Amino acid sequence: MAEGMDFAQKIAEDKAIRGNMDKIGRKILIMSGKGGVGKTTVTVNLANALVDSGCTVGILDTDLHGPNVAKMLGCEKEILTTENDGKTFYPVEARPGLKVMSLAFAIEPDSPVVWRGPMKIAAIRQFLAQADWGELDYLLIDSPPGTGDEQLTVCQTIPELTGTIIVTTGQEVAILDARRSVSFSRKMGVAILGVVENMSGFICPGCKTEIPIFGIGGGKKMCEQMGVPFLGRVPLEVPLMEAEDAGKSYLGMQPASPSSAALKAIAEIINSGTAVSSHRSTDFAGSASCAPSACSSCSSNCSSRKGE
Ligand SMILES: Nc1ncnc2c1ncn2[C@@H]1O[C@H](COP(=O)(O)OP(=O)(O)OP(=O)(O)O)[C@@H](O)[C@H]1O
Repeated sequence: MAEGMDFAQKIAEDKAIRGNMDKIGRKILIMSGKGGVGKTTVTVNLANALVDSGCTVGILDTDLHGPNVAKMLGCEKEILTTENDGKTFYPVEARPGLKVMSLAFAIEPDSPVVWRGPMKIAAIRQFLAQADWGELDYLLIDSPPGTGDEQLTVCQTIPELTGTIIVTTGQEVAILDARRSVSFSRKMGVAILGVVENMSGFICPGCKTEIPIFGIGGGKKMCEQMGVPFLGRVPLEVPLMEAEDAGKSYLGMQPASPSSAALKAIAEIINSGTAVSSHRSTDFAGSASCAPSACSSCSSNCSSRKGE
């Protein structure tokens, strides 16, 4: 229970969370073991790809100490609007079809967030209970590295979490930690939609040789060893990093680049609903208009599609 909260408040908050989450089709946690491997990059670009294909998407930034989603979407100067004596928040609309909820909208740019676990748990639950997303096809939840308070709170609080996407580089040190994210998802009973190997090779602009700066192939190998789906490799591209600093959609700016193509292909896999977890089938509750794929057995909206 969040610190300082009595039982009745907790029940009311759980009810509010369920009410909000019931209006959202697929709820996906993006996580990694190691820091800086590209969770926010994958989150933001998947969101843009899904919106480009007609879905409505929300991003919940649970990286409370380093909330970068708003900056990468170019909406960091926005402020949250509230209603109902501050009890209802309205996520910021980064572009039509894409809403964002982040602590970045409520704090000064240089302010550190010096919070221990109970404060973080309370803040995430408050986002989930009080943010009015309306109806969405997807909620993508960006997280800090590791398997701590933030990931645990998301997994234990969001009813029918669709699954996790685990981001890693191909480097052995990153893979070591990504394996922990796989084990964490299994321990939580949450489906693993798949693994993305980010910064996977850099094409030298001069000689066109692929340079394995952070390794290549480690993510796929781990997937084979651990029996989880591999979603794809996203190469390292300097203009992608520059687009993020400028708060622009790289998919919009460079739709044909290898990174854009890889990110769009990953979004298509997710949106097709065909990703299969090693743990349980990742069929999706609350089908979205842009999203559903028919049950592979009977081609209809049968109970197997709802994970029942
Ligand atoms: N494929 C890529 N090509 C070029 N730059 C990239 C790529 N992926 C990520 N980056 C850059 O690498 C840095 C780290 O990426 P990002 O912030 O997405 O990682 P993260 O895992 O969310 O980090 P943290 O663990 O700090 O939350 C950022 O500056 C981002 O712009």
